[in-house]
Amino acid sequence: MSFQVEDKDLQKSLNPVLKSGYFISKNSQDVSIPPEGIERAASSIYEIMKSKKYSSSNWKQHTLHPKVADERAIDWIFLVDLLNFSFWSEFDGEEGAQNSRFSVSFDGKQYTGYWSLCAAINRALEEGISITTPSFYSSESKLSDLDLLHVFRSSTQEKMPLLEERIKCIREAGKVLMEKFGGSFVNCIKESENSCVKLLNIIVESFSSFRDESTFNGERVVFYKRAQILIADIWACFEGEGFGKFDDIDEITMFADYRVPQALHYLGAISYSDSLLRTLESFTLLPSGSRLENEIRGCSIWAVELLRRVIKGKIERDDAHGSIPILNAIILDFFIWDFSKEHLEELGVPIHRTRSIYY
Ligand SMILES: Nc1nc2c(c(CN[C@H]3C=C[C@H](O)[C@@H]3O)cn2[C@@H]2O[C@H](COP(=O)(O)O)[C@@H](O)[C@H]2O)c(=O)[nH]1
Repeated sequence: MSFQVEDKDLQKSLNPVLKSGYFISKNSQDVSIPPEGIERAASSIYEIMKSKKYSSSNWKQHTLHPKVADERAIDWIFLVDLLNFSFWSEFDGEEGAQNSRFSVSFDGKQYTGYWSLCAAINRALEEGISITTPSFYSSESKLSDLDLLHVFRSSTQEKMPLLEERIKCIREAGKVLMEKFGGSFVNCIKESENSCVKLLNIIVESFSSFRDESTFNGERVVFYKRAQILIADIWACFEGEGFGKFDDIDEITMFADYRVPQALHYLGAISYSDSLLRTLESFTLLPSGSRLENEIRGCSIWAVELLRRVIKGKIERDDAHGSIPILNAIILDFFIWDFSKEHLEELGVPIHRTRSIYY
């Protein structure tokens, strides 16, 4: 990255995603980060996090997440974060959208969004399909495209978005794992020698579907949302030990998806121009790689970094380490994402609608 950064802490960062977020926030036209909004949002988040004693152990508490941190969990997390993108529905904003949108029936429940992906994979495992095993999903003879369509079948009229692209991601990643990493993502983790920055580079260099990059004001910017959340989910599942031990885990930034920006706007941490508000409220598509999409994602990354610094200050001032044992962009992001799901109906302005395999 050739652009200069003034922020002292930022100059020490080894993660190009944080520098991209900073650069975009300094050159953004339709998205801004109001200082008073950051203060207000930080206070609200801090109070709720303290009361909930939010930590990485929350990750395994989710019904559909693995309960045991072992190599099978690594295979599960790799496949989930390979496919962890674009669940929003073409029916959004229409009457009865909730009943028409893609959903997965599992264990007597209907799951939508990110949870629909987890449900489909858990359902396949229960049906005896080794969907998380790379030697299996890399081979069309062992697992045909038809089998994959069955795994991700919907219980409504809407199919899983970007299903063809997902199958391509599965085949490509399976092939790379078999040919370069002995058939398991565990070997990528071993190669990273407990550095998440090294692992981030291994992922984006080896698997093209994780290469979440763009151009903004003529500069190359990187978001690496799925690569970062893959590392974060492993760190959280293993609670920072064993395969989840990364000495530089605080280098990971917030994951620039479509749900956390919506919550950041609701909390006042980012604000939108009137014309962007009209675009979002009319459910207009934002092309992948567009300026507006980059501004929403980049400002969200930098806003979460500013929230992290303010909340860290509050924890130290109040000596609240007992209530919030670990605070980094991952914990903050997970908290905001979970918060957004609990308050989905109140979030007001709709998500931005970009169809992409990156988030
Ligand atoms: N920034 C961020 N983005 C996240 C997640 C997660 C799931 N994380 C869980 C695992 C551990 C944590 O405790 C969370 O419970 C999914 N996504 C993204 O959201 C979108 C799906 O939204 P919806 O259609 O409403 O389900 C889609 O872009 C997906 O890639 C996160 O944590 N952070």
